[in-house]
Amino acid sequence: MNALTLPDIAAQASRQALPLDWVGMCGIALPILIDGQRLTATADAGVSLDDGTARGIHMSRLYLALEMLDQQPLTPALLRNVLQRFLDSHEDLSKNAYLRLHTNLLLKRPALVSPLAGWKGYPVSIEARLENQMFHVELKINVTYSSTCPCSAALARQLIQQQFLEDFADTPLQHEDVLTWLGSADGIVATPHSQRSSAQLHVHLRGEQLALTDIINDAEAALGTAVQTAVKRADEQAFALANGQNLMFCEDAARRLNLALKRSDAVNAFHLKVIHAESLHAHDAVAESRWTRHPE
Ligand SMILES: Nc1nc2c(ncn2[C@@H]2O[C@H](COP(=O)(O)OP(=O)(O)OP(=O)(O)O)[C@@H](O)[C@H]2O)c(=O)[nH]1
Repeated sequence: MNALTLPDIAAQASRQALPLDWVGMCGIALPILIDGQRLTATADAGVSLDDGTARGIHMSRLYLALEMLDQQPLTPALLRNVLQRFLDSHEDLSKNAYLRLHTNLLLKRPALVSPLAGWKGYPVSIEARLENQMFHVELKINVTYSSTCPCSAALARQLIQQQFLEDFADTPLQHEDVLTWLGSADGIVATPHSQRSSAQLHVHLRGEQLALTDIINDAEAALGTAVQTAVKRADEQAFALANGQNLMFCEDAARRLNLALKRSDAVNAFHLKVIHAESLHAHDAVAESRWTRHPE
């Protein structure tokens, strides 16, 4: 080595010859392009180090391969190209390549009734791997919604019936009186409890589309009570109606999502988890469901 040669420690032989499953970098900041939006993301990029005698991988080569991501719309094909570049730049060292992208997808959502709209953020992770020459892409998406307890709703209705019997026991029913009673807190004495709930969707993709927005839209349509953005009183009233028409235990929500995801052509398999952050209890109600598409 002369004075102008830079030492290359990664090229040295390892003192302990031992392969490693994943070596790379986590938390790399970069922009990505999804549905025409440039989003801030962080990337975890890695390869397996199968040559146990090699001291290290070439981190800079993985880092530079990520440049492709800020120039082209994110698709499964682009992810595959990036992973292939990881492997091409680590010939003889690595057989498997991994990339995780974490971002916050922003979707503009219209109000339920009023002519307003607002942005809603969806935390999303996109995980791609090229393992034993097999390519896989998985999405992790978080969707928030409201759930009103069907049991609580039934119990509240019963209390309202009892109150009705008491208040009108000895009175002939007058349409006007009943209407006023229905609109009063003295009449409608009980309300069911609701909670902000979240669905964690872990989806294995098939096909050439990332399908993020489609999957989110399908999930929200199946639930019927997605958390709103811009809200005026007319929207709040429509939301109250949506909650009343979509009373949900966590089991109901999990079943609805299961059916919606199974119907999606973009989905090959999924594991979903719904979490109802109970307002009745100090703990959560949780349900999970898995499914894998049968080979055609
Ligand atoms: N392998 C490895 N590299 C690290 C680590 N931490 C920092 N680096 C640095 O990452 C930098 C880039 O590594 P390489 O990609 O091998 O850089 P290079 O040798 O200039 O690039 P090539 O000529 O393409 O191999 C080096 O300066 C390493 O010291 C680590 O834990 N492992």
